[in-house]
Amino acid sequence: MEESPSATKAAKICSIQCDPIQNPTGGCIALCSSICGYFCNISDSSPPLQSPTPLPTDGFILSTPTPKHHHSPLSLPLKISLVILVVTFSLFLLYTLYKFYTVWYRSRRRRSPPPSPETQETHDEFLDHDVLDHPIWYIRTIGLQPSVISAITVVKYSKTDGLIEETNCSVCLSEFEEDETLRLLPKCNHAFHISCIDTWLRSHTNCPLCRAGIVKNTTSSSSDQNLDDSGRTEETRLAIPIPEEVNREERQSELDRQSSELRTVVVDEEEKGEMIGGSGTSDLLIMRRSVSLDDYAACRIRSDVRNNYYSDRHEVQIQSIDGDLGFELIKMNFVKKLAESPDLNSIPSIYTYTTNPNESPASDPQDSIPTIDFSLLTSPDPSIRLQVIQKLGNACKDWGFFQVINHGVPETLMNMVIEKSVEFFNLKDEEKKDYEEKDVLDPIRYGTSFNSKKDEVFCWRDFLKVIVHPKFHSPNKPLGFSEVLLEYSKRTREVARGLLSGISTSLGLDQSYIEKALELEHGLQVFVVNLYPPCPQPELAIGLPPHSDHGLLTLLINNGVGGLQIKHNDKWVNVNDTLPNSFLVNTADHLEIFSNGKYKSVEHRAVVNNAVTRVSVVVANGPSVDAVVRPAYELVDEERCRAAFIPMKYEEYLEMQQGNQIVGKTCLDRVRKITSQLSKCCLGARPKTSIGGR
Ligand SMILES: O=C(O)CCC(=O)C(=O)O
Ligand SMILES: [Fe+2]
Repeated sequence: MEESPSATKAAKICSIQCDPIQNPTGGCIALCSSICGYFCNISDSSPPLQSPTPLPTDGFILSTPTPKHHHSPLSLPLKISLVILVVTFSLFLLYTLYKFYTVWYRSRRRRSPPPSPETQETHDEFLDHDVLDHPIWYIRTIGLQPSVISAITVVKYSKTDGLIEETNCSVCLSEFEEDETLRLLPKCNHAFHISCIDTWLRSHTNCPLCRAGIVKNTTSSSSDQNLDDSGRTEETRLAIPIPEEVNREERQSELDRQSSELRTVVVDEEEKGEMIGGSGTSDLLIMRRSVSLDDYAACRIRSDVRNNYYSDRHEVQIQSIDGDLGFELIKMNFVKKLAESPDLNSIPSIYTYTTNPNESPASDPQDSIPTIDFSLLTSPDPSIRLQVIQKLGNACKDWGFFQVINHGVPETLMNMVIEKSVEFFNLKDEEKKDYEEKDVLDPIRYGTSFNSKKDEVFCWRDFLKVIVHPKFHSPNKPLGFSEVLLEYSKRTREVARGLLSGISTSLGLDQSYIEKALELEHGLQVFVVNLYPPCPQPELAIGLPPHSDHGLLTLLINNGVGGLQIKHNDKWVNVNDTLPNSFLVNTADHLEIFSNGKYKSVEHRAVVNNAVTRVSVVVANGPSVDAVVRPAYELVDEERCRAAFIPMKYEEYLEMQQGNQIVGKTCLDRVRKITSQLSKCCLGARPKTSIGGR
């Protein structure tokens, strides 16, 4: 077919216009597209140059509106590779930006101070702000704090009591076994294995079965807190279930009838009898009347439910906050606050402590408590050193308790540490809130009782516990506290190590034996302040029940108010008249283990009074947390003096002791071997080694 003249003309123009050599800056013209021998049809970004309209036959039109098109010197495969590279790079960039954002967002959440109570929803306090990223889906979930999870009711499974409808755990799908311990969720009463549901609740805030929430979604502000008659504040915190009775419908209709009004429940003898000895379900009937309870009632009912009976006839004042019936409130109830209520004439029953009726009341000691002159331990005269070491050994063996004088810690520092500790307790609630106990192994713990999550009877005591060695921690308030604390911890550590070197020698070991074997250079030192406010019924309450301390040696001072009692020759004796500027020192569990029972940890307790606040400042000095504590090999003899304790890492012992209720020496008994396996030597007789040996 013959080419038209206009096409020939166009081809000619094109060959000049589009040739990159002849016209390096030139562009295509519209008619080029069908005839161009260069790159007019190849473009990665410009719209296709191919004209949708047929070429005009009567001449050509210069494409002035057409964007300039540069001829690319790149080949097609190279261009494709470039495109792939750019796309890959962009995706990589986007992903990196996303990662940076999530890291920044999380660190910002961690750094930002906790929101003020005025602006924060109450339930938020119970959420665990460590957002969990599920690796596959990258779903960001927030769970509950461990302290909240562990506050949820635990029950024993029984097929016959009808309390739990399900027969298996919906998380792991395995059958519940008789007497198995389960967690019963509030609101829905669904039960699960503790480990199954706890794992779930670390990343969720509701029931895995029915999605019912765990934490109440109420807003709290300082102005909408409820004040009861005694001026105590009340906040809705956590929904904890009132135990389920057999007839759920009945319970529901009963609950529906309740309204948001103030109510009083009186548990009378008849009901009590019914509850304890009756049908087996009526102990729960009383509970269904409960709406949101005041703090003390909540604690009490929690404890009563735990014990499964009401111990006495009592009144419980109940206030509903939001009409959400059947759930109680929980919050840290500090005794200081309770004691400050002007009309407090009696103690809430959760503080009622029953002493052993067979035990005679404490008396003053017949012999005076041993006194150790610390300065003599480093006397240049060896006979003086030997004398004081012997005295120290006897004090550990016969008493487990002694006073230390001439220790070198300035009196001003000792007074200052008490002063600053009291100032800490006098800080405003908001200022102390950051230090409120969440976990028993937190380095700084401001709390009440001994272990308020586990105690069935609460101690009339608030405390501050701070780990000051091997890593030093301190609250940053009040002003000057941390400086005083640092100095005090250093000076008391020196005293403890000096005493332990004497004790080491008194056991017939090298003076640095304990130091080395128990890694005292990294030894755990815990500073504890106990605050015992005046108590309206001191004879019914206890400051700290009988217990022994963990660690090796405890050093104690107080504000001049008596209250400490120790068990000596199976009788409780008062520790009142102590020498000025002295430390009261007692032997603790790990010295008993290490000495294979030769130096026993002393049992002691703190009683309270109705007139003044007592403050004691205690420093517990222990081995390194990583040290496995066992009886010293030199003090063990397979034939005559077997090891009386099983070895246990100090850290594990600590968790065991601090994570449970404190009852006498039961914690130590858990690592004690049974008596029948032991020889006389381990049960109190002197070991074969003597002072000055090896
Ligand atoms: O306060 C006291 O006197 C005793 C304190 C005590 O035993 C302790 O903190 O372990
Ligand atoms: Fe103690």
